[in-house]
Amino acid sequence: MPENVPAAHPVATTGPVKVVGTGLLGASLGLALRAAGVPVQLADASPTALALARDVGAGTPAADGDPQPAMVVVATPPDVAAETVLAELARHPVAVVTDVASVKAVIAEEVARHAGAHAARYVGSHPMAGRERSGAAAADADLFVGRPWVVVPGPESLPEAVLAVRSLAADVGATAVTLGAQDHDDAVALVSHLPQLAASFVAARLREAPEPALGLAGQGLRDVTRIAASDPQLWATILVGNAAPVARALREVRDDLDAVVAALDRAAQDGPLAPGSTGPLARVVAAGNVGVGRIPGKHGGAPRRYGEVTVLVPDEPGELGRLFSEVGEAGVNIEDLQLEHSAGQPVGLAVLSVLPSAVEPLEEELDRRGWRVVAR
Ligand SMILES: NC(=O)c1ccc[n+]([C@@H]2O[C@H](COP(=O)([O-])OP(=O)(O)OC[C@H]3O[C@@H](n4cnc5c(N)ncnc54)[C@H](O)[C@@H]3O)[C@@H](O)[C@H]2O)c1
Ligand SMILES: O=C(O)C(=O)C[C@]1(C(=O)O)C=C[C@@H](O)C=C1
Repeated sequence: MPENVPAAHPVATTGPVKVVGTGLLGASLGLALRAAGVPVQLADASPTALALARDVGAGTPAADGDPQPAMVVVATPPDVAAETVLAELARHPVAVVTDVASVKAVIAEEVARHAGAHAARYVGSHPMAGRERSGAAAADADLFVGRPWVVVPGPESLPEAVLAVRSLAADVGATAVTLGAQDHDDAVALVSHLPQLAASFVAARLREAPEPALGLAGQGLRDVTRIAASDPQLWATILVGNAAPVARALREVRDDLDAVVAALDRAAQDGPLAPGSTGPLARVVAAGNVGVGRIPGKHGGAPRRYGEVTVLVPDEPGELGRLFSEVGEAGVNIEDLQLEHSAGQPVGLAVLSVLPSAVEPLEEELDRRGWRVVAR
């Protein structure tokens, strides 16, 4: 094992693992593997991205004379993923090669068409984990913990190559789910690509909104727009790579939109009690109730990793620091933190992510110390 690789829990992946594309996904994977004691070689088309990934601790830049990788993970944007997979299959003739791109069918087709016998060592994959920021600076060793990781074997993939990719997912805390490439693309059109567009549509309406209106923004807007901050170029590549399923989902949304606009036009013209106005509006919200109730983890499905304690914090110097030290005095570790603050308001909300078992005791302790704990 090379220097600087920390001691770790036992894993099936022995490495070395070469990560090509050391942005958010590649560097997060590097961090997670290194935390598990697996040696990681890094490569990127951008020397700066490579240096940053090295500096955050995601691995060591690949160099001549390195041991051959047992596995190569391609974490480049989808439009160059297939050509990178093909190059890595040729460069490392015994390595299992996977990619983590958000679309699968176009890449599987390119690999099947051009890889020849190498295709046996290729297995597509897609961790359903990410965030709205790009690059290694946003990388997180825990990014994959508790998340599904779709494994997409091709018709030629060797069983041991499939097992290696499933093991990789498990070793970084994810749950491997096997799907065909087109089934994967149809699924993510609904659960990932349409949500990205919906967030962008809503946030785009805010470009011309008057400042006082923006000052009223509450949690509803924040909930539906987080991913509107995503990288436009990456997402354009993802969307064209899954064009037909995304267009199909959008046509269904367009039908709903047409029904809602027609109902609102009736109400605007003939008054709120106009026949045919409330019904379609209630129907679309009720359909959303059914859909949101089916999202695992949101309403009693899979357990969340952390619980949340929400505290009202006066917008005064030192108050946030006082909150943090009192949480520390209560013996609770803050795993994550979100601050919500509306312009011109004298208070903000601090949403503290803590271990689920710490939620109640921390709420009681903060309440006892005079903090306003918000039930959400
Ligand atoms: N961002 C997410 O939430 C998310 C989640 C799951 C999967 N993915 C997929 O993971 C992949 C990477 O996404 P990301 O968010 O890490 O992007 P990113 O922009 O943070 O990183 C991509 C990296 O690839 C490098 N790169 C580009 N072309 C290259 C090439 N030809 N050879 C080598 N390196 C190259 C870039 O320099 C950059 O460092 C994409 O295919 C994306 O679809 C993204
Ligand atoms: O949570 C986020 O920020 C994400 O957008 C992650 C997300 C998703 O839609 O779930 C985005 C695209 C990826 O291909 C996989 C994961």
